[in-house]
Amino acid sequence: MTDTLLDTKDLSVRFGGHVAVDAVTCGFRAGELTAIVGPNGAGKTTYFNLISGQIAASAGKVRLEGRDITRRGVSERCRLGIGRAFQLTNLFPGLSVFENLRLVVQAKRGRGTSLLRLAGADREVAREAEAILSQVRLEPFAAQPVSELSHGNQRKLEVALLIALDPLVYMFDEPTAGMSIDEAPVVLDLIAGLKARADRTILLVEHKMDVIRSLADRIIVLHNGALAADGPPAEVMASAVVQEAYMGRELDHG
Ligand SMILES: Nc1ncnc2c1ncn2[C@@H]1O[C@H](COP(=O)(O)OP(=O)(O)OP(=O)(O)O)[C@@H](O)[C@H]1O
Repeated sequence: MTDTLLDTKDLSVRFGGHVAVDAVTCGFRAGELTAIVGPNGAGKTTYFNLISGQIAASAGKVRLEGRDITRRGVSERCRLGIGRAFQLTNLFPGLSVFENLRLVVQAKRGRGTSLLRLAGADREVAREAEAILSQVRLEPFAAQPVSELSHGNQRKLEVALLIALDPLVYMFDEPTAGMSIDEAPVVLDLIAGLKARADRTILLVEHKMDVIRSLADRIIVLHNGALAADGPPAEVMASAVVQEAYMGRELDHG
């Protein structure tokens, strides 16, 4: 398929005797948002870690636009276009929201992340950072050190940083977890906007059914590390494998 941006082929990882991801073969197309679901311990986070390069595969391949990136490290995969939502540990906690965002915009533009450059009047970079801040409704917190942000605003900043990076593959891990009811729509609208661009692929690990329903074009189900179902949301949710895997308990129908 020509518009497949990312694919995994027989991708597996074993921890001791335990196979956490078991020969997962799956392709992800541009313009498609795929929700990855499965019971606790099914291997969703581990599959993400294998794609982003946080952990090394025991077997199989990860390919980006057909190119084998299985042996590349996290930062190289990131440079090539694999974008996983940042975690606070990747940021400069003492720097402000705006400065962190500006560093990512600068890095993306290939101007390095030298702090000295922050002193320079790079208006274009600043303007782009401002525009992204406004998209995620974080302007009021622009000057706040990242370490002082509320949980909901930290999550919004993670999305903002990913948008600044603008990867080919956007990877979100429960992007609205812990957000208040009025904060979540901002993030969901942004993700919907990314999808509408149709030139990126989006992977979403998510437990909330309402989020999956509103955003996903496709659901893949992992169960005991293996791909147990793959298809349009309505079809997959109604399938016997999902009903059995969840036994009506683990998906959040809220
Ligand atoms: N570094 C590791 N060392 C050993 N076992 C691990 C490691 N990482 C994950 N596992 C195991 O692999 C399995 C899959 O875990 P993973 O976190 O990927 O599941 P998950 O589907 O993301 O679960 P959850 O919904 O609870 O986040 C689990 O049995 C877990 O204990």
